Amino acid sequence: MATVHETLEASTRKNTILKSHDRYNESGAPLCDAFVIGIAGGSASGKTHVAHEIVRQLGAIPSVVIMSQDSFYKWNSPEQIALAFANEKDFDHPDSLDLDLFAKCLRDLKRNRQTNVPVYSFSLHQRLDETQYLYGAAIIIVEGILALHDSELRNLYDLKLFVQCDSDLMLARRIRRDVAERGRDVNGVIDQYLRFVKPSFDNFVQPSSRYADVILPPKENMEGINLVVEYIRRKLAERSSNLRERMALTERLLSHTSTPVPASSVKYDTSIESMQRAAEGLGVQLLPQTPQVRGIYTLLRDEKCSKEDFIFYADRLATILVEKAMEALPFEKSETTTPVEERVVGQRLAAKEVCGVTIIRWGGPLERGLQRVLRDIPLGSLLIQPEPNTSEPLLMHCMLPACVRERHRAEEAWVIVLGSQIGTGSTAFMTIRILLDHGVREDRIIFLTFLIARVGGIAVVRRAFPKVRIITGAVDNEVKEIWRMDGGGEGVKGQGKGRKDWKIEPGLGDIESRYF
Ligand SMILES: Nc1ncnc2c1ncn2[C@@H]1O[C@H](COP(=O)(O)OP(=O)(O)O)[C@@H](O)[C@H]1O
Ligand SMILES: O=c1ccn([C@@H]2O[C@H](COP(=O)(O)O)[C@@H](O)[C@H]2O)c(=O)[nH]1
Repeated sequence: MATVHETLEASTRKNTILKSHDRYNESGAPLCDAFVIGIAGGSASGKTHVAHEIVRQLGAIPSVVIMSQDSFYKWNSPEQIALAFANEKDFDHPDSLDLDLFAKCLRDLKRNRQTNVPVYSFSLHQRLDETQYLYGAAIIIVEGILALHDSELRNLYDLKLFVQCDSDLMLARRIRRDVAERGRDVNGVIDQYLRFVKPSFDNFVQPSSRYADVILPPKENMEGINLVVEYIRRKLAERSSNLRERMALTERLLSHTSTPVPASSVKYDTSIESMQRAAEGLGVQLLPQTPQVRGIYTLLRDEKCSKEDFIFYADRLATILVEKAMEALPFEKSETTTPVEERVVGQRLAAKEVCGVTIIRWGGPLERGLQRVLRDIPLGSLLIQPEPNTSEPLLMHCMLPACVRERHRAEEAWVIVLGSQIGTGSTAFMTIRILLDHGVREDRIIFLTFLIARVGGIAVVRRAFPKVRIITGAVDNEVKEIWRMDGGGEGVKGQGKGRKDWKIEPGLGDIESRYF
């Protein structure tokens, strides 16, 4: 018998997050739901094969999730499992599946929320205790023998496919696959096929083909798949948005803001008054500009600052920022007994769940500060990187803390987000949107950063998410477009390979490179 690890691997293979990307407008609202494709067909007709072929051909398009109906087989009692091992259990009737849960998970994922999909083991004929977390799909491919049978599921699809295949070919493929991959023997597969699989195919699966937009042949189906992929590409292009570009075009956006930002006559005015005015106009919380804080910034801004000093003072500043964030968290009265047996009334943190989310590299210089103040805080991470052609932020990796992955816990959680500077604001924007998608309350997100560009995407972030607390130690003037060379450093567009990027002036330079 396969080990749990092996069965898990086999059963989760179909549910795969590849990459993810952003699709929101400047108001913070999702521009559109994910595009959903439903693929039905008999067992071993080639549904999974078609789904993978679509993913392969979509190539550069990020964020495709394949959701398999197999994940939604109901939990089986020991008696039902015994029947399954004797090939006497019907796994092909719609009642064997939890279609309500299937529709709920799909609905959540389609609406850009997280979902936790059950994990099913074919070798054990049982749903396992673990679930698989999915989030961030731009395209969802649903495949299963009954994917087109249920009307609630059908209503969620943007495109419906049916893989048509001869019964003898399906039986031959199923025998080969179930023996090789699902721990079965030939006689058992044939018994089950004749008793349950074929009748169910005739009664439920084949009749559902009438709902399909496209019927695909079982073999040599590349032409059909090509057409389907072209159609998906067209639909995605209609939906695409170049948010980062629009966020960087601040003049236009600032004219939309309800709180006008006062202009400064001095080009690089980093005086306390100027920063305070800008912070107030933008609705961000500025650290008290004590001589210590001003001194740290002076050291960090110095181009001659050694790496060692930069790390030391960035850590120190991060600690001060986190201490400021602590003022937003709820505390309650707490009694304790001192070493001399006296009772005293003090305070303790009253938040049920507090966690941190760092953006890989970008939030790194703030992590040590967070852990110094909140020693055991769970810390999740996101990897958000610019798309090479458009510089749009793409979510490449999403490892959020457990209290955010589960929606009912996310609704209670306080999240401290770490990002070293906010220029175009597109990464900050995307991070906040990801947390909101998970159910985190806007007024429980605290964003910590070393530096904000006054004229930059921050205005858009504030307008889209007015309840998020943004705490910074400094507000600088502007964000400038540059050409970032592939090998590092700035260059001139057209002279060597690179991509469009933005930098804050006067700024702290490339904080991550100076810190790491
Ligand atoms: N077009 C195809 N050409 C050749 N083999 C295929 C094709 N489609 C599927 N197969 C093979 O048939 C078997 C069952 O296919 P699969 O996609 O897993 O079926 P389903 O998901 O419909 O149960 C697999 O071994 C697969 O490699
Ligand atoms: O425990 C189980 C659960 C399901 N089955 C069979 O699986 C197929 C559906 O999967 P495909 O990948 O679409 O072939 C279905 O026909 C069930 O009979 C099983 O044998 N054991």
